[in-house]
Amino acid sequence: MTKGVRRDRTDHTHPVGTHRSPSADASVPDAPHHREHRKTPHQSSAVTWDQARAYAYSAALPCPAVRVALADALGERLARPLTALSAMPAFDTAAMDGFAVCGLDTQRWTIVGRLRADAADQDMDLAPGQAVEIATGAALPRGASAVLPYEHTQREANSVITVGATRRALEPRQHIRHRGEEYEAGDVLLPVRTELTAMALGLAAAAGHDTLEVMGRPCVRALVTGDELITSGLPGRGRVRDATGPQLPGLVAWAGGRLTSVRHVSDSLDALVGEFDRATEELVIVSGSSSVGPVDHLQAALRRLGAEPLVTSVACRPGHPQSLHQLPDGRLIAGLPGNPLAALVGFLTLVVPAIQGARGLPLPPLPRVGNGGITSHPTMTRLVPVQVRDGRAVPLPHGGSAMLRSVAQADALAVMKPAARPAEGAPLLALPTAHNSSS
Ligand SMILES: Nc1nc2c(c(=O)[nH]1)N[C@H]1C(S)=C(S)[C@@H](COP(=O)(O)OP(=O)(O)OC[C@H]3O[C@@H](n4cnc5c(N)ncnc54)[C@H](O)[C@@H]3O)O[C@H]1N2
Ligand code: MOO
Repeated sequence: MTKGVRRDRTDHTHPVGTHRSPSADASVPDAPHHREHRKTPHQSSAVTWDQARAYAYSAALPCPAVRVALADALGERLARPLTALSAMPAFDTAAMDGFAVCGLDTQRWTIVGRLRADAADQDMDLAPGQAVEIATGAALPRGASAVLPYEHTQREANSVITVGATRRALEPRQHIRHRGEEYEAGDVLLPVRTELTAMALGLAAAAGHDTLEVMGRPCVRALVTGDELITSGLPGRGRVRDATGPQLPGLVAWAGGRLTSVRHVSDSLDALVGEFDRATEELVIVSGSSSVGPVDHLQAALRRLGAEPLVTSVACRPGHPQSLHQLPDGRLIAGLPGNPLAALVGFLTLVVPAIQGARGLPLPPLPRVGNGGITSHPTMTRLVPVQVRDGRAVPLPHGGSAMLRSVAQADALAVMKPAARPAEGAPLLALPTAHNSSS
């Protein structure tokens, strides 16, 4: 039995309106709720690529919302609508440096004082014919009719007079920003789930927020197995450079998870079970050990933990030995094949949807472009690194399951359903390229 807090789904404050409905998305087949899904008898057979994706999405436990300081909120998503805590502006204020004047039936006012923007405690009344020198942003004195910018005025002893065009065109309330002209306290400024950009954080601060409630992200632990793996130096016989570990920080961050650690685990059942026992994360990724070789201990470890198989094989190429299991406390274990491109396919098929589901975000549909020569397999979904040229997906060479050369230059993976015809085009699965965001 793994350690970790058993979490009841009903205990989770999921953001308003974020209930997941994968079937609402045309690209995803109906996925059973994970409890119903427990009954589905596909433990020993491959599920389709679409099913695997949908099962991972619906099996993930929703993460509770968290409250964070504004400084930590960049890139997070609002767990509830952003409402203004104060009106903007919070008081009538000067929009120009100059003079606030009382009465517009004259062109000369007596200067009776000066107001700076930080003058909080000056409570002033202007009488007709009076003016106060005022800074942009300062609270307007009572009785002010308009603000005259310095450029349109001239000072004469202790008076100010208008000059130039302003002389003829004095408008009531000119150059005054009215209290609440942008928004009132309680107004909704941004809807739930909005991604907090730099501008959104500025807005939140202006509206009076110090902290924000944002949608939670699942914690992810990665276990990289394979005694042949080395983490530095040249590969050689019996020594293979780990090519999956270095991808995981970027992949998990792009997918919206929080990677707690990437641990290299020796090929032993006890070592693997020990790692699972120490894990408290919502999602554990295991790379390698997915097959049936003498040192592939993942299946035995999962059995020992009492984990329930949700997906044990996916009818896709590459990446068919990927798997998804659920621990008794609801946490997920995703098994990625050892071959690096197959591992990436497993990540995109199972881990990205699980993270989206845990965050309460929809599973994005796959945009479709023209097929620039990608072939399909009769019974398996093919995932093919492609570049998009002139609106068509063109397959890259070196797309074998152990190869990263093409995917490192690819725009996307084309998802070719079994026996898909070229005329149907190519649905594209996003990769974490420089100009791409997962959600
Ligand atoms: N009898 C069968 N054998 C295999 C099957 C099968 O269905 N029946 N499937 C093959 C496929 S497809 C794959 S993929 C692999 C998956 O095997 P494992 O997940 O157990 O992975 P390993 O055996 O440890 O490694 C396979 C291959 O990948 C290299 N590798 C592993 N991890 C990494 C890494 N982090 N970075 C770079 N390369 C890695 C490893 O050295 C092996 O060359 O099983 C097939 N066999
Ligand atoms: O997962 Mo394997 O081919 O599909 O490398």
